Amino acid sequence: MVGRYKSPDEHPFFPEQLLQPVLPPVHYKNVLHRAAASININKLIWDVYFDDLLPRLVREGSDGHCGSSACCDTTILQALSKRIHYGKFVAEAKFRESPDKYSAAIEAQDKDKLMEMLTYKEVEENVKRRVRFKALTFGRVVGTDASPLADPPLKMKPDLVVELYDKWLVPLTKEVEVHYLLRRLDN
Ligand SMILES: O=C(O)C(=O)C[C@]1(C(=O)O)C=C[C@@H](O)C=C1
Repeated sequence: MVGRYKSPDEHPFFPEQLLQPVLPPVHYKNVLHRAAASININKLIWDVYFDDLLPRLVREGSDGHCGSSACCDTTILQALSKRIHYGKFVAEAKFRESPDKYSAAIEAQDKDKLMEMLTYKEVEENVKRRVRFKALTFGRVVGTDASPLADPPLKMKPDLVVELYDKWLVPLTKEVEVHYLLRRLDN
């Protein structure tokens, strides 16, 4: 209703139920190819979240706080969607850096070649090191008496955070990059 999904870095989970914005339109600088607007893998992100990620993050059963859980699900799903669909911007930057190299693979609609070209294993390793460090830094439990604990426990295993990035977040981001590049030369 406020035009959130007119922004190129926002993607609705239920596009068929969007209401017309009541606020005047914001004019975003258009850096992406117009094909970007038709790329939305939120249905897949939804399934990955409920089938693969959530079961690794929570214990089975209900604590009765369904409303709070639904709010957390919404926040996480939107954060995942944003991170993964940023792949469009990353792909555009890669294309602009080497248009000739990418154009050949795009003209051949060679998904495997594109995947190979846009993959930087050393960057992925760096991303995983960084998320491990973030989990170790920000994932600490704060003691109830407000005095620092000697060895504060962690809310979540850093290895698990790394695994989620390695198995799902990075591959889905790359999937968006490939989708986008395949359409980058559309008329
Ligand atoms: O940084 C990039 O080049 C990206 O494409 C992003 C990303 C990621 O999802 O973090 C994905 C693919 C690359 O192999 C490295 C990292």
